[in-house]
Amino acid sequence: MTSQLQGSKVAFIGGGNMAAAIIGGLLAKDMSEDKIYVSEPWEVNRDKMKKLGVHTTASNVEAAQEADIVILAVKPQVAKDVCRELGGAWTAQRTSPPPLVISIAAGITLDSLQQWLKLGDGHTPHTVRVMPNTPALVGEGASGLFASRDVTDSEKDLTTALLGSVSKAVEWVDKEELLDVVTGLSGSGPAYFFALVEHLITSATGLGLSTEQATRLAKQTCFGAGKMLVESSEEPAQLRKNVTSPNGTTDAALKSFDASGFADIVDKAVKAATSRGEEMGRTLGASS
Ligand SMILES: NC(=O)C1=CN([C@@H]2O[C@H](COP(=O)(O)OP(=O)(O)OC[C@H]3O[C@@H](n4cnc5c(N)ncnc54)[C@H](OP(=O)(O)O)[C@@H]3O)[C@@H](O)[C@H]2O)C=CC1
Ligand SMILES: O=C(O)[C@@H]1CCC=N1
Repeated sequence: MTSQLQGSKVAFIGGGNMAAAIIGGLLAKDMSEDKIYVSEPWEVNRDKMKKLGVHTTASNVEAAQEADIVILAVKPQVAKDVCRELGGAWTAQRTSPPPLVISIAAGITLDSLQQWLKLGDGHTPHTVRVMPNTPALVGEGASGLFASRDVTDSEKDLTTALLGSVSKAVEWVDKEELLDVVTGLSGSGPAYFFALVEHLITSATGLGLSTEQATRLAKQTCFGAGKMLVESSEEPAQLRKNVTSPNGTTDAALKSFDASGFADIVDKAVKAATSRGEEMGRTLGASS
């Protein structure tokens, strides 16, 4: 973690699942609790945050007061209201310059965010769109990033440091639309693996293993395969081939996957998530 990040006041607007994952990751990397503020309307979530030792409030404006970085961690459906509220407060408080805004809301474009955040004097907060994922909680996140043109190199470095402290892959994309693809790949991706593990457990339990044993074996298989993917110098296709003896058990399973159209199933799923991100950007955006 860089000293610039350690010295920054970071405000999270919305204290739900993704904020909890990023905050948990930041605290594990020795970011001071005292530098983190969270606004969250729901008392239950506020209490969860309080237990982490960070500052909590029900007021977005209070959390964002004098922040260096404001992270919009609310659902896309409420991004507009929250941005307008913050832009209005920064106008009234004559906050100059306003903080760096980082939005993690799926689909919501920089153009929409900047229109909603615009201050009374026409000044627009520098804004970065990020698509993180929940493994940030264990310091194993993957994040895609795209910045508005006015974002400085130093603000980009700060954003890279923030996401990099909870993510092992931090990828700046060169077109904003690609963030929807990142959403379909790594933003939503953890759920695909959780679903696969659920199906593996159900199948093995149906074949006679106890749920407990099937769960332990399936979880460790997923973890071990994931570790090999990141630590081995071999490509995913080669790692797959290494498990697959000719005409053996894996071959039988992979042929069954193929016969059920596995590649097409995955392709359709990633495209469905990507399209849903684009659609949310259009329907919830400033020009809708
Ligand atoms: N979950 C994930 O894996 C990922 C999520 N994202 C993005 O992160 C964002 C948050 O998602 P996630 O954490 O899952 O959602 P959650 O619903 O868990 O968190 C959002 C939180 O914001 C609170 N909230 C609602 N209205 C306001 C408001 N006006 N001001 C402040 N807080 C408010 C909600 O409270 P209440 O429940 O009371 O409404 C809720 O606790 C979304 O935009 C999503 O697209 C991005 C990458 C991955
Ligand atoms: O499901 C969603 O819309 C969010 C965005 C990526 C992961 N969760």
